[in-house]
Amino acid sequence: MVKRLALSEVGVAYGKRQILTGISTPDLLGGEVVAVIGPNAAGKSSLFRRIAGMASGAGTVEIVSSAGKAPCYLPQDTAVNAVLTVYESILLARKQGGSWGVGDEELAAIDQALHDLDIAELAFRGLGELSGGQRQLVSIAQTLVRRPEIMLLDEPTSALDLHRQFEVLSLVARLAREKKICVLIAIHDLNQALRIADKVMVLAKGRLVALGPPREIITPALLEEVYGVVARVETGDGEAPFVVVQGSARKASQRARPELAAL
Ligand SMILES: Nc1ncnc2c1ncn2[C@@H]1O[C@H](COP(=O)(O)OP(=O)(O)OP(=O)(O)O)[C@@H](O)[C@H]1O
Repeated sequence: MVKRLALSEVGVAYGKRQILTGISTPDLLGGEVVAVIGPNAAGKSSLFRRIAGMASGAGTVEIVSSAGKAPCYLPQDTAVNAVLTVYESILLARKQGGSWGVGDEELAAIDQALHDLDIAELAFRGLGELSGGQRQLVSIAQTLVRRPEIMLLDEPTSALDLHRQFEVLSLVARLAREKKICVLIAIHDLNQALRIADKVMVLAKGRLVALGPPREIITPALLEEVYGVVARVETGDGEAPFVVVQGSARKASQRARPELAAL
């Protein structure tokens, strides 16, 4: 069975405040990485919460997974239960919603996640004594051991150094392909996102602006429209597009219209 996710006219509202409207997608398939990008407050986290069933709104979220398995959602801010060790917290994540018995398979899955994320030496440290980046790595391990089929990662590498960002995103892309997981990942670093993304979903002002392969979607015109930047997009042969930001389109347009700059 191919796992998949599709949105039809999906909206998100907090009380009377409408955040997202009319988000529709074709099937996003297991094995695909979809980078969800857009400016601050565009609604990326809200969309993830809606897909995870934690926010309400119009439209339909269609999920096809084994035995109706819910998406695994890694929020932007993860709560820390400082009483647990790293190992216990990952074991608890693995057992979420299941029986309390712990078998060899479970222990092996935890060891694998600790190894994959290169945090084995943290296993018996308390969560409360970790750095922000270390905590983020543990949260990713907690998500991976839940055997995700649809995975929603909200800025999972925001606290990581350059090397760790590269390693974690490469791991996510490899697992998506090997285990046929459908991954949606919200991320501000466009070049990191584009390196691993099969598709890009661009949100701005509560709407879906574009969805498709990075080489088709990421253009200087889109970057100016969505982010207000003047940017060059380099596209090498067979490589992911690479964005070089050269300036602020907002400032440039103000210079061109001095009456605005004076305001
Ligand atoms: N629980 C909430 N109640 C009311 N409004 C909310 C709530 N959560 C988010 N919002 C509002 O919804 C809008 C979208 O927020 P959201 O966190 O989804 O954006 P985002 O694209 O993930 O932003 P960022 O890139 O800054 O993390 C913002 O205007 C925010 O203030």
